[in-house]
Amino acid sequence: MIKIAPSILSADFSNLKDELKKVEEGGADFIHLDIMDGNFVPNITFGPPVIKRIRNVTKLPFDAHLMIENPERYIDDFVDAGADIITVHEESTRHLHRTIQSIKNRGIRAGVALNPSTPLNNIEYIMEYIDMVLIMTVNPGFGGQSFISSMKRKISDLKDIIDKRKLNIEIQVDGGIKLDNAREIANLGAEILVVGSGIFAAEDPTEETKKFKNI
Ligand SMILES: O=C(CO)[C@@H](O)[C@H](O)COP(=O)(O)O
Ligand SMILES: [Co+2]
Repeated sequence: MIKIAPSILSADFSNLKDELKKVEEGGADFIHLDIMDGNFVPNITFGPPVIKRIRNVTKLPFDAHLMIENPERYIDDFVDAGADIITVHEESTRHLHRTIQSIKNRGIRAGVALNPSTPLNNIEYIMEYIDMVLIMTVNPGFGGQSFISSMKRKISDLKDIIDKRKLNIEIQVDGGIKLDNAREIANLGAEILVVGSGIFAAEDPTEETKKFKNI
């Protein structure tokens, strides 16, 4: 079954506890946390203190998507706050291998995210060290954008590479995923779908999460 990671970027921040409960009840597999620094991306969101607070209100694993420059500076803070997976952008650090090592050394899962224009080749030599690749299907920074259709080929190319090299890597896809394109994206090889506005802008996020789980 497809794994669903609701992104709280489109949730009601004044009522995060209830929002988390709603998607947990709907069968969500992760909570996707979009961390933005106003530098790597134009938007600013939240950081470790918020994560630490919401850690107690749900049992779901926290999937932290760091859209920040030089994320190596903050790995310990995000692990200490309760992140179970940390994904860093390939474009955000000069020392990707070292950054991955510092995530793995803390005993949690490491992912690498690629902006739409970043080729898969850029992660060729570090793939054996990571647990997940996040294919961005919008430009990072905002929820509610449209899926970039040329990313479909990128997802299936990544799936071929993983299969050919027999790597143990999950493919996560993030951006513009709605009920009407989710099945097609899953069929290309995506195993974890991040859904923000598709769940939290809906009237009933619990029911919407169930629908995504049943695509
Ligand atoms: O990382 C990001 C945006 O930078 C995403 O996680 C979005 O929050 C997904 O939102 P939708 O496109 O599903 O509304
Ligand atoms: Co994200």
